[in-house]
Amino acid sequence: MNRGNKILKVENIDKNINNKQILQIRKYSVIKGKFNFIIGANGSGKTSLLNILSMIDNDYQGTIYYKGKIISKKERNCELRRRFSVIWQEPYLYRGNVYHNIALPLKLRGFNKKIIHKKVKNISQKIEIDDLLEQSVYTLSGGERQKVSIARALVTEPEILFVDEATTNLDEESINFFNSHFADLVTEEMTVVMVSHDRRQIKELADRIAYLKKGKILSSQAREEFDFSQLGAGICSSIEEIV
Ligand SMILES: Nc1ncnc2c1ncn2[C@@H]1O[C@H](COP(=O)(O)OP(=O)(O)OP(=O)(O)O)[C@@H](O)[C@H]1O
Repeated sequence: MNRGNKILKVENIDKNINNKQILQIRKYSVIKGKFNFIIGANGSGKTSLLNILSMIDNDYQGTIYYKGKIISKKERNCELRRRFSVIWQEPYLYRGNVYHNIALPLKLRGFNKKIIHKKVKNISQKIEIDDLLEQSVYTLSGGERQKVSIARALVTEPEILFVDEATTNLDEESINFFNSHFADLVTEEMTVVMVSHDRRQIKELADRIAYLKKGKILSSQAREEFDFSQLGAGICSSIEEIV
């Protein structure tokens, strides 16, 4: 692995909340163009790490490097954060219809109407929600809401896509759809950082797997090094049971 492959690197991260240590990470790197999975039991610190990597949280000790350059915690890093998208377990949507929600990040980035229309159509066809574009977000099912938030995260073709257990609330058919289509939905240049408890998703998509326990990275391995036989099948309530 050469240095240029590390799109994000963290060093000596310490995060405490109310005198409780949430994270203590000496070193962790996100590899460019790969599916970087973060696994671990409930409460092991996966979401906290994702928040720091995606620069949503800057209240920590330690250093983050983006392509080898230190990221300042004092600045808002708006320009850099515009290159990132995050998909949360609980989707939040803006008032209005589905089209408006998917188009919004493109409008904020200054794309013209014609290009916005093309990009929204394209991503909603891929995610199979093109028949919902005119529908108000208040009338969507939970699974449909999550699909809209996935489309909105992907429509900007982010450099890094952060995914925090995005498929947990989807039905079996939708989970299968995403597990089999996710690799096609992201572009080759896109880097994915994915928190997941879904063993099939890990097996099908992961290029790298970092295992977090009580706020510490116990291992960070390439797919070829990881022993998948430990994972079994299905969705695990606690990865601790199986790793
Ligand atoms: N605002 C907060 N105040 C107090 N404790 C917090 C806060 N946010 C997170 N924690 C604690 O930090 C630890 C790590 O939480 P985090 O959400 O990062 O874990 P996780 O691995 O993502 O868990 P899960 O799999 O259940 O989503 C947990 O013990 C949690 O209770």
